[in-house]
Amino acid sequence: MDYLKIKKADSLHGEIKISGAKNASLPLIAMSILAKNRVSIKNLPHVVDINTLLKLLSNLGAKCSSTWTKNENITTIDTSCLSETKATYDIVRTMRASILVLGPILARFRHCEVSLPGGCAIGQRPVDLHLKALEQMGAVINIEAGYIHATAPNGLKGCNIIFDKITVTGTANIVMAAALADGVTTITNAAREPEVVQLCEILNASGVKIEGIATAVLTIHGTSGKLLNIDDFTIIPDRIEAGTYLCAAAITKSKLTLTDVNAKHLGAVLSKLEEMGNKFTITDNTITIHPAKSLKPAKITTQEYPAFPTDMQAQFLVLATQAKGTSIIEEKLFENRFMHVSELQRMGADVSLNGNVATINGKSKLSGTDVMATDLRASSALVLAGLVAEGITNVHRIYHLDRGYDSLEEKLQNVGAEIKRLKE
Ligand SMILES: CC(=O)N[C@H]1[C@@H](OP(=O)(O)OP(=O)(O)OC[C@H]2O[C@@H](n3ccc(=O)[nH]c3=O)[C@H](O)[C@@H]2O)O[C@H](CO)[C@@H](O)[C@@H]1O
Ligand SMILES: C=C(OP(=O)(O)O)C(=O)O
Repeated sequence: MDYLKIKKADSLHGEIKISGAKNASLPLIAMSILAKNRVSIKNLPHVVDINTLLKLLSNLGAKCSSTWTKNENITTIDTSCLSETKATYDIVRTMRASILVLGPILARFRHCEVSLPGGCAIGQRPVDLHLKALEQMGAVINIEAGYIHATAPNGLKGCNIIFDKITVTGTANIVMAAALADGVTTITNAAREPEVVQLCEILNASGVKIEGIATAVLTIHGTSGKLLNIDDFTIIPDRIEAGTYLCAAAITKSKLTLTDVNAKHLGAVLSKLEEMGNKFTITDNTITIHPAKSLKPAKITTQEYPAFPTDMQAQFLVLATQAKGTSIIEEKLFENRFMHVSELQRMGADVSLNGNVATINGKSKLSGTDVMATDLRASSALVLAGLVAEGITNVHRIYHLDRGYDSLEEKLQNVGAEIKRLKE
């Protein structure tokens, strides 16, 4: 198993190129199931979750091929030969987002089996809202032996869906199912994350009329089973990766420039970093951070986009340990997303937890030690802690990190960090 060895960084300098967004790529790869042509995708991030979903599609019979060069990567997916409709446990258990194939397979083949993804380190994460919406569209769903068995013998029918809660992959799944359904589907309380917006825009450009894109009410005009012609497209920049490197700059008091980034997707993150005393120079595709001399504390509540993202909570919690004063972070989306706290306490952070609220008293002197990553963003938070902790920090179980960060250690090394991947 690999681990990361990190030495306290004096200061970082230079540029970091932001990769394509994992959370945009996953639904867009699943979307290829709706295509009649070979789909060509640029800028997929080179991360394990993408390989996992491509493997899942290959197991179903799709032909996937990727070319990765230093400056460009292109993946093509041909689902014309898809023969299987079962997403098995061995793959789904490694990545919850595999549930994203349910909507498109059911819409195209009228039956589908997907292993129930189950919970994960950050919480229970049920998929009841996905299933309820598909049932409203006419699917018959049974859960047997850990699998979702879904059939729609007469095809899916457009209807009015009101999500009880905003769900990102739930919205993506139902948008894809509705794309091939008979008639019009309206989704109320839809997710508005930029990753969902990109999915809707591409479907809209491929002959599925979608109204209300980027709003909480989406109206999708289905094609009655007609497969789509999907043009080449490029994945949007990863706003969470970008936010993580902005935290790396802020915590080490370094001026860094991010390239290939979209600041418009980072509104709440930039605004909290500004409140903490950092400043920015922004262009169409770059963000330069001018770090605070002394970080101020913050009050943060995680919520659905456009509010502050839960996927940035762990990184800001580490930043808060270096602010002068008391910060409060409330986690509203996932009941168990504070697993990094106990590891940070071992490094010397003064954090107390009360239910879903963390109180962080800064500024703490952190000391490097061996720490264990428990989920994807907890992993990058521990890397950030390692950049400011005295001595050496070894972050173990980085298979979590590899799910979603493209070349993290190489990107940090390029701006002067001393970070190495080693074998246990
Ligand atoms: C691959 C991907 O894009 N992952 C993101 C997606 O996860 P994901 O799409 O799994 O998260 P959701 O938006 O669905 O979850 C939001 C909340 O709704 C609950 N819920 C969801 C579905 C459901 O059927 N029933 C239910 O109760 C969840 O437990 C959670 O409390 O959005 C999360 C919230 O921004 C992010 O942290 C993840 O990085
Ligand atoms: C929680 C995340 O991903 P997933 O939904 O794939 O677990 C994440 O990207 O932070």
